[in-house]
Amino acid sequence: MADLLSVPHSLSQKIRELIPKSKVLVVGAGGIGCEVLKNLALSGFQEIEIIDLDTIDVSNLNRQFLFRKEHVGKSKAVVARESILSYNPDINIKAYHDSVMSQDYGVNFFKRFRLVLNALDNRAARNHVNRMCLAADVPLIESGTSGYSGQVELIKKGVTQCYECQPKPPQRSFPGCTIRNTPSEPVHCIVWAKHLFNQLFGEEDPDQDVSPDTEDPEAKVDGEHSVTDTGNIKRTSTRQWAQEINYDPQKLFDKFFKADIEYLLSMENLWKTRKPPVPLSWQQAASHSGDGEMEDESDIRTTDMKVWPLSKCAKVFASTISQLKTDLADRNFLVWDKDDKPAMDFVTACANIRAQIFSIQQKSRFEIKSIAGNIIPAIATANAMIAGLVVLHAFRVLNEEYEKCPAVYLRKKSVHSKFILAADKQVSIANPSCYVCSPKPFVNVFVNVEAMTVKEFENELLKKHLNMVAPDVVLDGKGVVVISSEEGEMQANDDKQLIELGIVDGSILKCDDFLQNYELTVAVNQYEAKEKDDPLYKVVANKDELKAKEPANGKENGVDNNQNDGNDESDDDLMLIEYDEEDPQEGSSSKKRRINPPQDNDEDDDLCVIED
Ligand SMILES: Nc1ncnc2c1ncn2[C@@H]1O[C@H](COP(=O)(O)OP(=O)(O)OP(=O)(O)O)[C@@H](O)[C@H]1O
Ligand SMILES: [Zn+2]
Repeated sequence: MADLLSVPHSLSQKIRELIPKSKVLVVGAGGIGCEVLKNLALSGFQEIEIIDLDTIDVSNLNRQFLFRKEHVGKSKAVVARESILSYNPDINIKAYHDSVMSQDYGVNFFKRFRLVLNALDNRAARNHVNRMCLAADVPLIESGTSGYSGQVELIKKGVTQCYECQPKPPQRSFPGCTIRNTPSEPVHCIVWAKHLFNQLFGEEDPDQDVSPDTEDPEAKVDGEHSVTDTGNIKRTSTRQWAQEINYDPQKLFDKFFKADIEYLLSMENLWKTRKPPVPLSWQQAASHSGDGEMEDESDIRTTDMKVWPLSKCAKVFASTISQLKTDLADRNFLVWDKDDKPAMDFVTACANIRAQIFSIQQKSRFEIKSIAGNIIPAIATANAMIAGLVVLHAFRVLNEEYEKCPAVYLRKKSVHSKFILAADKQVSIANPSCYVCSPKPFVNVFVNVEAMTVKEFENELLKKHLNMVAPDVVLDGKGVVVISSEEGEMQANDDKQLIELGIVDGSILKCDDFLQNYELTVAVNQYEAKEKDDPLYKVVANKDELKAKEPANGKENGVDNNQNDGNDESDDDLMLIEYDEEDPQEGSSSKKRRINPPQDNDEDDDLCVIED
């Protein structure tokens, strides 16, 4: 383990010669990316390319030190390049302001590199780069941080497991009826408020309905089928109705916070064991007194850190609706973004109004932003430590010492401010039934062939779930082309049910993504959702191995807080080194101890699973 923290012994003549000659690609110029770029530049790399799709936000400046205030709004990749050149003008560094998932970056693009370094923040892009590096047979160093936790791992075809070898647990979600009918925590109101934003201004999604859920099994009266749908609930789409009333804030308010709540009250079963909600009219909210005015509206400490009084929530509800309506005028829909002021203000106001109605604790804008944006504060030190480990791994990779690159994990102990670094004892080998890196990738899918359309199969299953970018699909044995990546070629199939194209239980589909150089065989199994909350489809790569994982205990915000005190001898596959934050020197004494493997993280894509 001590080896993993030191510059490899063999940073000898050979590695020194390799460093300036080796072309590397850094994917992402955010928190880790800036650190990695600086480390590469300072350790003598001369051929660097960097790709990032984003522009610099003011909130990046505290840790993404290649950027300054005057760069806000400019391309991260372009500015990162300029800053690195100011360190060393002789470096040959190229910047792409683009998504790495764009079709412009095919296998041949990746083959030009000796090594790819991921510094990303989302699963889709990580999956894609994983596949591109496997296809191009280029080693990939994957890294991520989440608060004080982080990890680095090498992915090398034929040597290690790939990023997709272990199934990632699904993102945390809440049952629809909790959100729509019976919220009990602030997060339920925040999720509802985001859904409301999407219903009114975003891309409409039937799964994000905000009206009372009349199918809630809890609301059923014994012997009755379901609560009947009475007149006070509009059954036209929320968006359509909002447009019809020209987004009149008072009418919208009275529907969402009064009429809908009155309707919920009529579902009496729901309130037998719960405190019933209290409907609130626009009139009552706007003129609400007793909660005082905010002292200084221009002071961010007041507007962001304090809970807004109800009257302010009502005011913000009205003003943001009129702003968002204007923003929507020249677009089909808006995309909710925590950094977009009216969008964030709207969610803050709505979440708190709903919280008041359901007697749930209200939250400040700052707190709501962190919950709504799934924000775990980024810690500059954690990014720096991980980026240091990334480049140490890079040295070993240049020297083809792949077996000396086991995954390394950073954790913070809750007591004594100690960071812990733990490493697997050896590199993890590939899962033989991985549906990405095994020699013959294969999955079983469970879909209702009579209900699912070709478009849903493509968008939901192949693209969203299986992360393909531009699939071509053929029904095996019949030669029927189901989906074509050529625009417009098979559009006529889009709205057909799978069965109309001859896809039935037992059919085999050959799915081919040319960009990712990835061929997947899909076995179709007929499946019908029984309960309302059953998934639309299921994907099973290996029936035995892909059982859902139990969420780990002791987690807050999706981060494992079960920091082991190191006394548990149960795991033999990890070695531990620990040192004090205050006194990094202590780390060099490298007490070797064993810890439990860091827990799988069910919310954060930046950390992945360690199998024990
Ligand atoms: N498909 C992609 N192609 C290229 N770059 C990407 C892609 N997806 C994400 N990125 C970049 O990866 C970087 C990840 O960095 P980081 O996790 O620090 O996120 P951030 O957006 O800078 O910070 P925060 O999310 O905390 O505001 C970002 O700069 C982001 O733009
Ligand atoms: Zn794999």
